[in-house]
Amino acid sequence: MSLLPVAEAQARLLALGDRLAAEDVPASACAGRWLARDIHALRDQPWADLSAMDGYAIRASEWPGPWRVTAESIAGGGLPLPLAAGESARIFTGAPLPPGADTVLIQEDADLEEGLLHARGPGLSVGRNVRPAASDFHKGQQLLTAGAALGPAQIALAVLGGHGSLPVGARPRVALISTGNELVPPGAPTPPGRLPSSNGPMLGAMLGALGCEILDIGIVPDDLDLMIQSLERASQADIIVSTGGASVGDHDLVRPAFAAAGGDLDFWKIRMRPGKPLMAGKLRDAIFLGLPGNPVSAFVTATLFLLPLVRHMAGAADPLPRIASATLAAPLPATGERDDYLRAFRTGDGLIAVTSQDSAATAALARADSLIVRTAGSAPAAVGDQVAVISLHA
Ligand SMILES: Nc1nc2c(c(=O)[nH]1)N[C@H]1C(S)=C(S)[C@@H](COP(=O)(O)OP(=O)(O)OC[C@H]3O[C@@H](n4cnc5c(N)ncnc54)[C@H](O)[C@@H]3O)O[C@H]1N2
Ligand code: MOO
Repeated sequence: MSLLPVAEAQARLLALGDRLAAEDVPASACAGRWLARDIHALRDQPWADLSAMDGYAIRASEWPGPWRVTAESIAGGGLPLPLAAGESARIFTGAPLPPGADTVLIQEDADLEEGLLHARGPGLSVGRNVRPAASDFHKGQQLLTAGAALGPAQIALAVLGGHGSLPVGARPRVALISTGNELVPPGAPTPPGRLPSSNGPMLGAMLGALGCEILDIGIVPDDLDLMIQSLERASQADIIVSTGGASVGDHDLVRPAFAAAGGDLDFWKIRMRPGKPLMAGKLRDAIFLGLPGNPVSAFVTATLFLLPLVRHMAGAADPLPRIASATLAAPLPATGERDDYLRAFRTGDGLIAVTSQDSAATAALARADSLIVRTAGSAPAAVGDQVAVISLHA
């Protein structure tokens, strides 16, 4: 089987997963979710011409006054009565201008003498210190598009637009299976030959950050029947993720178990390093993703495949990791026949790849905050060169 290019494998994986149903969620709880529908403004913002400063509402053409101060406008009050010629209104930030006023004189530039207001300094242009009605957005205007990622700014916009809750995509439920006779649960004793299973907690943390509910199947030994049973149990989730047993060894049982459970394999083996043995398919309604067991390989493939699948199913229009450009602060060797995803960290001078690029090197992984993406067959790169990079801190 030839190795599948990463982009093609990502497209095929996303094509397996349908968007989940929308649910209405209070706006304040929508951070990290994706809009299921376009949303439109239910009101004008600002609702009227509002003062941007504390001062006096005037007609700019009457500069420099004097004006009689005949009214007061405060935020939360209604629209004041209109100003007649020679009149001004005391006004505060966020308060509506009285009809007739067109400009706000800030109080630092004003003198009040015997009830008469005088302006100091050069005249003000019409509209100074005023936020016109609907200048931010108008009622009916589309504010956000289906598939948009919701963060604090988008939530603020939606709430100002009049929405108390938002339609967002439900998040997939993910079943996690860690395979391997050598694995023990986190914190358990590790006699010779045994090691703690770190992939489950690692993936749990990655998925937890996206708010996914986890169905933890736990550690499954390298036994075909047990593996089949575990896959069947896991198939009640939206996504099944296994780690380990994905390669070609005699004890790599994930593929045969998946087939025996009735799974339909879509692809296996990707042109990437680390992560070559990645596989994906469908088991009944669940999407199955078999990640390699090496912790770094599992991390990188989860970043490039699992998390995008989750985002896609949860409604993201743009589910793939964002690839940016950055300067190298240390040279890189040529790449081989697979695309390299090099663990690296940022410095003030640019990116430096961690020393050990071994797919089992977790100490090096834990120092990384970026993945440098180098396509297969790339020439060596020098300090100062631009490289493609994925940030690991979203
Ligand atoms: N002859 C070949 N051998 C291998 C190939 C190949 O193409 N031909 N591919 C290599 C690559 S690339 C990778 S990656 C690994 C991945 O293989 P598996 O997915 O079958 O992983 P395992 O063999 O089960 O485990 C690999 C390694 O990771 C440790 N591990 C597994 N699960 C966990 C866990 N939950 N927590 C922590 N560590 C875990 C495991 O003990 C092994 O050391 O195959 C190469 N071989
Ligand atoms: O692809 Mo493996 O993940 O290189 O070690």
